[in-house]
Amino acid sequence: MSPLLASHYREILVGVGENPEREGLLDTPQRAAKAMQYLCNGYGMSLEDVTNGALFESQSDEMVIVSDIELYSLCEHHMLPFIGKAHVAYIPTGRVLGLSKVARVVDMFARRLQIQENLTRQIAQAIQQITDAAGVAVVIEARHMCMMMRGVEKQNSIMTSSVMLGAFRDSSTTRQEFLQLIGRR
Ligand SMILES: Nc1nc2c(ncn2[C@@H]2O[C@H](COP(=O)(O)OP(=O)(O)OP(=O)(O)O)[C@@H](O)[C@H]2O)c(=O)[nH]1
Ligand SMILES: [Zn+2]
Repeated sequence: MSPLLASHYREILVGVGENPEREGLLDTPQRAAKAMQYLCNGYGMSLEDVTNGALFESQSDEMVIVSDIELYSLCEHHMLPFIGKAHVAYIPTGRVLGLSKVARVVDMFARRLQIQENLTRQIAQAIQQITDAAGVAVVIEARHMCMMMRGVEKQNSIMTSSVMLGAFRDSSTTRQEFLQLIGRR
């Protein structure tokens, strides 16, 4: 736990009109610092760490889809959560990635301050880089707390973002197959 971050949380308590000496809040700066560091632990990770060499030779050149990967991130404008799911697909060219590693790549980028569009692109580019795939597609659907709890206060809007690389960009058939398989068409 970072003592510097904890001391800043203590200032936040004062800033919102609280008394950091009241019993219920005594450990809050340390707890909040620890929680925030966890939510931002993607900064300390590299693709090499998260994939741990789990690439396996395979002759399959059929689309692989990992759908409904739950996702918790923080928007870089308000540092409030956005919550949703990611659907990731790629077309292998001789090597497939360990299944859990796709979700680990999503988490590595989600646990940073983000906007949804950049998060979507970073995941797609990372999967492309790791697998050298013939194509990568990522769709993210999320609800933004900064739009729900405050500001415009819309409770039901969902933001959908997508990035299509390679075959998913070039071939509408491939793209349609993916969208159909994740239930978007
Ligand atoms: N495109 C995009 N916008 C986002 C994302 N997360 C938050 N935002 C938006 O970032 C914008 C920041 O706008 P500002 O006008 O600078 O901030 P604000 O006064 O707090 O805006 P309101 O949220 O409208 O009250 C808002 O429209 C947010 O909805 C995201 O992931 N992608
Ligand atoms: Zn926001």
